[in-house]
Amino acid sequence: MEIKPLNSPTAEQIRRAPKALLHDHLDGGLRPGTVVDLARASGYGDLPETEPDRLGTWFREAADSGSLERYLETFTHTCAVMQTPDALFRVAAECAEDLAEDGVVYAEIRYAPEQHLEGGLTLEEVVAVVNEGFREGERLARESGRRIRVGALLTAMRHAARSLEIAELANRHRDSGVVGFDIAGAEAGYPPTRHLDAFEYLKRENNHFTIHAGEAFGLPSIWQALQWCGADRLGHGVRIVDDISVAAGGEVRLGRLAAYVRDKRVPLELCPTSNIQTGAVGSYADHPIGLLRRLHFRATVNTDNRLMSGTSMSREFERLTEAFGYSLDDLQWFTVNAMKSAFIPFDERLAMINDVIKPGYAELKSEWLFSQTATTSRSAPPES
Ligand SMILES: O=c1[nH]cnc2c1ncn2[C@H]1C[C@H](O)[C@@H](CO)O1
Ligand SMILES: [Zn+2]
Repeated sequence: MEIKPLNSPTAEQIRRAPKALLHDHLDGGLRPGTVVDLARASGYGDLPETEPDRLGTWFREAADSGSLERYLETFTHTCAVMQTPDALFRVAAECAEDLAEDGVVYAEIRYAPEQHLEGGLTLEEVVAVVNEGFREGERLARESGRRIRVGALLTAMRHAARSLEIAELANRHRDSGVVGFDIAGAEAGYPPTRHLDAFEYLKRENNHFTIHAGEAFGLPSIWQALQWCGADRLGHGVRIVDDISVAAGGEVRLGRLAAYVRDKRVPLELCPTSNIQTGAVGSYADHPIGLLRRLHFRATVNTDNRLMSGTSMSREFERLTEAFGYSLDDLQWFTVNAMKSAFIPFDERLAMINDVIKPGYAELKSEWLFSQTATTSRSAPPES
């Protein structure tokens, strides 16, 4: 029988734990009620459901398709209602508020500005109003006693041809809330090298970027993202397990690419629920995160799309805790990994780790001492 660690977290502790989130899409995290309100205000009549709970269920079920392409179709509805300054402001503010409410203290939120121009906004206006929304959400969170910092990542769609333009946009806004760049969309048929000029530009500017790679497609995509494009992080990167073999006796062998990813501490933005929905992984218990954590890859836990997955950072941590018996120390490890890999300056990352994350976990880890069960005798000390 497996021994449950004494510092096994409760759901309530997980919610209170400080969390860091690197991979979350703005157009994948709207409140269902907000989608309904915005559709009504803009006259968008193609929503499949107009009652918020039913609409939330529709998004989760439609995204549960087993295919990345079908999963991505659901974004037509969210992008359709995010075409005005008011809508973008509201969605960004609510995003920051919802994350803060869930105990997230640092988040990098991505979206593709090119998908929000149908109402006549310019790329510049989209970025400015989303940034204002994030600042408003941070302020509202502060008012209700929570603390969060949100940075934006600008995404270019990999099937389109605007990546250099979006990279330049990200660079222009680097001192006003945009912390980096990304490419997203269907992976098969759209290799990251199509956007080499954008990545080379950002490198010359000493800027940061992550690339969705190794989600629906395997090792060649990860290899290109790292060795041709020079990605700082991998969006998903979960298929790196295809380059790891574990023999029946437990001996582990890393191929050249997996060894490179581990040796260079390349951050993996893992998104467990999203991977199960798109069919990249069968179940939480089968998710490669278990192996990657044991092998000390720079693994991080992320939500990807909270609306389509009906998830939150707390929920992802809960599912992983159930599947792998994780303790608060494991959750702290994932959180520190994420913060080490963030695109904000080093001194700010360090302060977040030492002054927010570690004290937060220390507080939670000490709670068992003062609970009633602490007075009963224990057979083993808490794991550290
Ligand atoms: O997991 C994903 N893989 C690839 N593309 C994605 C994923 N989640 C969202 N997207 C796409 C759909 C959105 O409209 C776009 C920008 O956020 O990014
Ligand atoms: Zn994603």
